[in-house]
Amino acid sequence: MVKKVLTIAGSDSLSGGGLQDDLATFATEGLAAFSVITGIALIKEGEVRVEALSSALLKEQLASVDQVDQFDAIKVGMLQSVEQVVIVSDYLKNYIGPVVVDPVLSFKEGELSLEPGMVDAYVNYLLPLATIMTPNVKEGMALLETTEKPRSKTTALTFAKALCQRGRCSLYLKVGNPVNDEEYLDLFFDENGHRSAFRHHAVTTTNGHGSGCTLSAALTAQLAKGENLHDAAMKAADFTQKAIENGYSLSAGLPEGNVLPNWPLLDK
Ligand SMILES: Nc1ncnc2c1ncn2[C@@H]1O[C@H](COP(=O)(O)OP(=O)(O)O)[C@@H](O)[C@H]1O
Ligand SMILES: Cc1ncc(COP(=O)(O)OP(=O)(O)O)c(N)n1
Repeated sequence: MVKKVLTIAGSDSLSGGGLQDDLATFATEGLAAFSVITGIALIKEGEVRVEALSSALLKEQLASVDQVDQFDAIKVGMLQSVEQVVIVSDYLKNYIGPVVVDPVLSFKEGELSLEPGMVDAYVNYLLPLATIMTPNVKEGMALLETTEKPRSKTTALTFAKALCQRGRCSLYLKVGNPVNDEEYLDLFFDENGHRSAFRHHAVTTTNGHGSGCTLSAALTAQLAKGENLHDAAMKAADFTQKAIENGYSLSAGLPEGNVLPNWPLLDK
């Protein structure tokens, strides 16, 4: 039986994240993929501009995908306004199944201008409906409304615990490399207080755009296939690592390129 997954996300024409990355990851994992577009990210010369889709169009797309019997998992990516957070949360209230929320509050390519009230909307409406959220540290700091960055493994653990409590869901925190430059650290906390640390050797690359979206999409794919949360997170981390190792340049004129979510199909 074919498994079906939905991403509710923005479009990035340059495929450095967004629904392009999600759909590529889902297809690579052998899933039938569906999408609801929240907005369009326009990235040029280190600047990010996002044009949000209207609430009416967002609702119409959600009504359209409602014709599909049952999704095996849903991923939520970039949302652009409090209203979008509320609309998507209302849709998810009627969904029974795993929900992965990637709180896209910043891009590597540049800062996003966020509507006031976005953090409260995530905390009060969306995150409590999530099975797991997948922020990076910057996004975690925004959600915790703190300017203090965790700089050691111990402070990262305290930070992750606070984030998990604030979101009332499990957590996959992309910590980065606070301890040394050779290693990337991610922390996994489930709602029952079980926790794991995933460490990967740091890949030296300038082609890393899309790593966060690939990670959360791969996690969504694993959950759709019925994997438990911990093993889904571990497999998603391995999948992303390979996508980073197979990253590619967009053009000689552009200093940074993308990860390749469809790396397992390279030799096909
Ligand atoms: N240079 C790298 N080498 C190895 N792993 C990396 C590297 N960059 C990111 N990762 C891993 O990729 C995943 C996505 O992380 P990150 O790039 O921090 O997300 P985001 O794009 O949301 O900021 C995490 O599992 C992180 O540990
Ligand atoms: C539409 C859209 N959403 C999210 C992103 C950022 O994705 P991410 O994987 O977090 O990318 P990097 O920050 O690693 O570049 C995007 N580019 N577009």
